[in-house]
Amino acid sequence: MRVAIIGTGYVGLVSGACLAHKGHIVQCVDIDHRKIDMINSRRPPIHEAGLEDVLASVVPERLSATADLAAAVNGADLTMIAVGTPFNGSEIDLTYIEKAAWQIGEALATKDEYHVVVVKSTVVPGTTETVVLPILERASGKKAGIDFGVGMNPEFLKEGEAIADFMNPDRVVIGGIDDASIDRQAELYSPFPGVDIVRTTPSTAEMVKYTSNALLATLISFSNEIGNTSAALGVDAMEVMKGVHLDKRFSPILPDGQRVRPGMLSYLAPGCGFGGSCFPKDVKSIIAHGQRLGQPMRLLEAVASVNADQPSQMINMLEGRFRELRGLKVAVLGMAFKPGTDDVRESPAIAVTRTLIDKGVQVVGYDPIARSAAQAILPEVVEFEENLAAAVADADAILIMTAWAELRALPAMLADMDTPPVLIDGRRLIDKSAVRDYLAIGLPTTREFSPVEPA
Ligand SMILES: NC(=O)c1ccc[n+]([C@@H]2O[C@H](COP(=O)([O-])OP(=O)(O)OC[C@H]3O[C@@H](n4cnc5c(N)ncnc54)[C@H](O)[C@@H]3O)[C@@H](O)[C@H]2O)c1
Ligand SMILES: O=c1ccn([C@@H]2O[C@H](COP(=O)(O)OP(=O)(O)O[C@H]3O[C@H](CO)[C@@H](O)[C@H](O)[C@H]3O)[C@@H](O)[C@H]2O)c(=O)[nH]1
Repeated sequence: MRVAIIGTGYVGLVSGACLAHKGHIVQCVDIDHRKIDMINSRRPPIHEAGLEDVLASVVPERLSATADLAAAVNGADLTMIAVGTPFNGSEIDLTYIEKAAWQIGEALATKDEYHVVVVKSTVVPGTTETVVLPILERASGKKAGIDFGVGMNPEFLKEGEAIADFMNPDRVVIGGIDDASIDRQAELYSPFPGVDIVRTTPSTAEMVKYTSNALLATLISFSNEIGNTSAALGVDAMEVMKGVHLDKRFSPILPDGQRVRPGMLSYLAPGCGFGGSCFPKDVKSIIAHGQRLGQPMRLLEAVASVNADQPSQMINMLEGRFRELRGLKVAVLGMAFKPGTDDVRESPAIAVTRTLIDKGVQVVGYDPIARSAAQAILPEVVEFEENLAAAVADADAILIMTAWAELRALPAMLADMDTPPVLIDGRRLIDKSAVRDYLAIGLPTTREFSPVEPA
């Protein structure tokens, strides 16, 4: 199938690259010429595992990038909208969606063949049918359901694992205004055999996406609140959650006797809060939408509020340890909102770094991938080191803000130091018995345990 994708961010580019890899002919459209040039020269504009290899296998034969939206739509059977949908402080901001829809509609005005326009961006329920569809009709002078189809196909990929998630989806949700709109999307996913496909209405598809993100965000805030309370009670929340997680409803046992994801506390481990471009804005957007409908979402309001406070747990632990923060040297390890990405949007590390600077701390930042993205938004007073050893040298305290695997080397590194800094783990990445001076989210500050002697 010939596909045009409007917006080549995390979702648009990964979808385009993977669909091209599956055999479709894809044109990626963006207004950002830097991205277009990079894609056409097979260089990924974002850090995402496997993306460079996929681009190398499809550009230019099956994937190309362009700024010419009308030409891309005219040459395609299906157009996907994958532009940003930020939260503007009071509601979802549909400016980019509306603009893209208008441009697509104008292109459809001169197109003879039947075409399907699919919203892939995350939009509040009702948007596809009550905002996008009327714009397409007005701009094209044509009728939805007759001259063209309209669909909604939410994306569930996770940054850092985006290619793997897109290639092996847990499910594909296809909403459409009619059978023709759904059938064409189903054809798009025909090279993904065996995947569960949910055929539904656009509004249901939109709500599946919000419900999925809201549930995951709720699990995290729930675990973080349990973590804070457990620590205050004097028990380790990780042990609490392991005990809870062994319930077969959370980690089922397969017919071969193996547990699904044995030992994985997926979305049930305490930490320093969720960030990224999705959970924070999607939770706020659906709360605002609920309010508009006269349906307050009190549980999600609490989820957002617990999350807003959670990074301050890292500061509290530091303050509990040092009488005065001013003049301390603190290594903040991890700037990305999660490992595997260079994305620092809404990263708890950024909030914590800003607070530390306000309190007069000398911050040394470190991130294996997101250094320049963090540098671009943090004040110049933050010094960044290129390697982990340099970042922690002479520090009074270390804060783990992102669960980068390479930080697992810290216990060995600290064991070699004469006066190692206190390690404060915001992601429960390090074994609590591997470091003598160790504090962590969900772990009591004064506790009985058997520390290992430094080597
Ligand atoms: N990032 C994720 O992991 C993820 C996962 C699932 C769903 N989503 C949703 O997908 C949507 C896109 O997210 P993203 O992270 O890929 O966004 P992004 O900000 O990384 O990319 C959006 C792109 O759209 C381009 N753009 C804006 N208006 C345009 C126009 N009129 N024509 C052409 N290009 C235009 C921008 O230049 C930008 O490159 C959002 O609704 C988001 O909530 C994101
Ligand atoms: O147990 C956990 C798991 C995650 N997080 C944090 O939650 C945030 C989001 O993590 P993750 O879900 O791994 O990454 P995203 O790329 O934001 O993906 C989420 O948001 C996407 C955009 O909507 C959806 O497509 C995905 O399904 C959904 O997982 C990050 O800050 C993580 O550190 C925790 O604090 N604890």
